[in-house]
Amino acid sequence: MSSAQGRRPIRRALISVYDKTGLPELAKALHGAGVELVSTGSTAAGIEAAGVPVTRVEDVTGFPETLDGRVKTLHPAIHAGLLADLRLPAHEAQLAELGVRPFDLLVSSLYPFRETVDSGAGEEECVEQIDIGGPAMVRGAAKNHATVAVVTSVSLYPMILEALDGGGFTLAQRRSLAARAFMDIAEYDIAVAQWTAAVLDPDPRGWPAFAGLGLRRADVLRYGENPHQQAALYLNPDSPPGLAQAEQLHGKEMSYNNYVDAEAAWRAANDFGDPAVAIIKHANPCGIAVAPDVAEAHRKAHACDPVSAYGGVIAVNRAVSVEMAKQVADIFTEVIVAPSYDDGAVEVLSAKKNLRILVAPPWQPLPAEWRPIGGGVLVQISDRIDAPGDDPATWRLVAGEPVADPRDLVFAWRAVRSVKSNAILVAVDGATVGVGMGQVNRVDSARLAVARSNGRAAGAVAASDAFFPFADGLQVLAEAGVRAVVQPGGSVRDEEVVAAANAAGLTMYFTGTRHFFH
Ligand SMILES: NC(=O)c1ncn([C@@H]2O[C@H](COP(=O)(O)O)[C@@H](O)[C@H]2O)c1NC=O
Repeated sequence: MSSAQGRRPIRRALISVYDKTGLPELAKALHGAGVELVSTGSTAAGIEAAGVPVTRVEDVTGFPETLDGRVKTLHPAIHAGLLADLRLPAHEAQLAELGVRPFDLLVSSLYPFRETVDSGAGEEECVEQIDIGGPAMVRGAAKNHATVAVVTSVSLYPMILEALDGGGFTLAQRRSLAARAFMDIAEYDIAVAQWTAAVLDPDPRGWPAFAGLGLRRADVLRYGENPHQQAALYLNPDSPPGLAQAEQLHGKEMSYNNYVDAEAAWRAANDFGDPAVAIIKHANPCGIAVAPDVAEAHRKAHACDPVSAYGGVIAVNRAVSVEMAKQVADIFTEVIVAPSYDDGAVEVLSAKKNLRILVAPPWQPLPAEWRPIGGGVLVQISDRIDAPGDDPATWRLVAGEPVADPRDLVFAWRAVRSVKSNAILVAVDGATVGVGMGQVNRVDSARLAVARSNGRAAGAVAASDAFFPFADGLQVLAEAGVRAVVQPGGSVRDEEVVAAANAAGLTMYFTGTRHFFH
């Protein structure tokens, strides 16, 4: 029986859910609509407790639930009932011959495998939480969406109630539910495959044989990096929450480039313990600063390069104060992202109609970074995870006198890792004053940093994300009056570079760690 929209009445439902939320209400509604309920162990107990009659799976299969629940629904009487394509007279005839009755609806929720792993449970417990029968049923019902509806989440129960009122699910709804069910199963299997690859067959180098991405579309964006490129935002359930989960309080919709720049800004600002502001354009900083309060940090970051900061993306690692909001509202800014906003700050910022105001979840570095290449993906541990060389106590003084107060050098060394290579960053008083980024040789980066500093390099400190291959880049800084430089060291010409530093009376430290960022 089917209508023009392909509706199929719900006469018999199989319910087997780990998550019992909303079960009594669902069971009552189904029973009230005349639907016969078939169910597994504790799900059936929950339905009975709600006063709703239910047929136990054992009574359908003639086989007890056994092996501690490892075998409950894995039986032809269940799977034939889910997989029979009732559009085909032959399938109907075969069911009748076998005495199997078809299901019109499967309601399922799987054992909480991912949650069990995340809780730190032992191997045996995790293995036991690998659901076998649930995914088998879901796959069967989803494949057979021509006649069966499959519901895999409590959040979809309202759809069942609507379907009961409307005479069953439409074909379009069953197709959509099937697609969702296969996504759920795939995500579940990715979690199982990742865990088993890592735990049952560990790699001595720490790189599991399998890595899966079960991405879910969160948004379709207006366009990509350029207007002719289509683009969308997907969420990664394996990633700690971040910018993709940010809440937008105001402004135009986020664009692809807004996300790219906001991510760079958010990552840069959160690299500091003190109140910090990063202003980003084209994924590079046009100002980063720390200060006792965010308004001052913003003034200092903006002063680095006010020309470039026009139309920039701002991130701050503390609540945005009203004072800072007033400053930002005076400058054309695309996006501001912060962990929170003081009372009144959003109102001030909202005066700018288009300014996108975001609240991001607490910063967590990505454990691993992925970069697609033709035919594959490169994966690396983030530079933000346990990068050595941050502690100035571990630095090696290789030229000049030790600096009495290393704070600016520490700041510059931390800030330079948010600058695209080759990166040279000049800093004064906890703020960048000249940033040379993205050049294909280090001497040009040094020239750019000095040029941008507009005379402020005299007496400043500088950081280089990688060693100076020649003395020329360092000499550019020295000629501009930079007094101290921090860099990884490690060039075959380190001696020349150190000699140039000594000749210029410049202090230089080696960190032993490089911060390339491409
Ligand atoms: N093995 C089976 O035949 C089987 N059939 C269904 N399950 C799962 O058992 C759970 C429901 O069981 P209960 O109703 O006893 O709480 C569901 O999460 C369902 O996905 C099974 N369990 C694990 O594989």
